[in-house]
Amino acid sequence: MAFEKRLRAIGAARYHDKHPFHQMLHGGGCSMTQVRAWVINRYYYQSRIPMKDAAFLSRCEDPQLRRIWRSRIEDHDGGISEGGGIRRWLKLAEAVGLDPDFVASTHGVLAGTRFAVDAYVHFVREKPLLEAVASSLTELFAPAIHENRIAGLLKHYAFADDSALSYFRQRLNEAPQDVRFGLAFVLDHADTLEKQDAAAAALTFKTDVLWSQLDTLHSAYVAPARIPPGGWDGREGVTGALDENPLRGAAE
Ligand SMILES: O=C(O)c1cc(C(=O)O)c2c(n1)C(=O)C(=O)c1cc(C(=O)O)[nH]c1-2
Repeated sequence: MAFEKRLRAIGAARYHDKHPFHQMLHGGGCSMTQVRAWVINRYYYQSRIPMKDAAFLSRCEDPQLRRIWRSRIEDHDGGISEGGGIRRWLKLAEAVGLDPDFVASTHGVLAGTRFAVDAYVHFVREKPLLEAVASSLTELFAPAIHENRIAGLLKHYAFADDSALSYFRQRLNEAPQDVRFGLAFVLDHADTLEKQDAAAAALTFKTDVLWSQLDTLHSAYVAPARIPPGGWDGREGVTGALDENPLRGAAE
């Protein structure tokens, strides 16, 4: 159907799998400092996803919709003993030689990362539910990037193993059901051209949120690297071997 094609075309043109930082990361072109910078900044996204889903739930009057949506929070937070996606992300942090407590503190997260991610949380808190659901539909395109990431990291980086990458494997199980529901909801509720335009704009906005996170990372940590005030310096929280020349000169 035409509207679904329109949504998929937004991903095909704008999803962050095309960003040069991801191409470097998945192709083995990142230094450990760059991998760590990505892990530190992306943690902020992970940490805010359940908060944006809680914001969504707080506005949802339909118990059936709340019942379905709340599994997203469970996926990321999990139970006390086993944890969820956030804990799996911190396993990745450990595997790349970072202190997980440092990563969880969000110290050193770039201002641009915070601005982009916070904009997503605010969007979901404030916009009509249809647009809030539509903004989650970038996940239509996420399984392919997770597959590529697993393969690319395993091929190119010594730290990568099943435990380090468990976050992405688990998302391959979780995302398809989220997105099946989200897409059906949007196709069903966007029953006027005006609502379709609004849903498409919400998805476009979300691709901007993702792209902007990688732009700010690239600007800070890829030569000619320019770490902004408050950005991680390449050393703090590192428990593994430092790169020989971790962005030296970049911050000075
Ligand atoms: O690795 C990625 O490229 C990627 C992208 C996205 C996305 O498209 O927003 C999500 C995730 N991962 C992810 O792991 C995740 O849990 C997630 C939740 C959401 C959302 O908008 O609710 N997006 C994403």
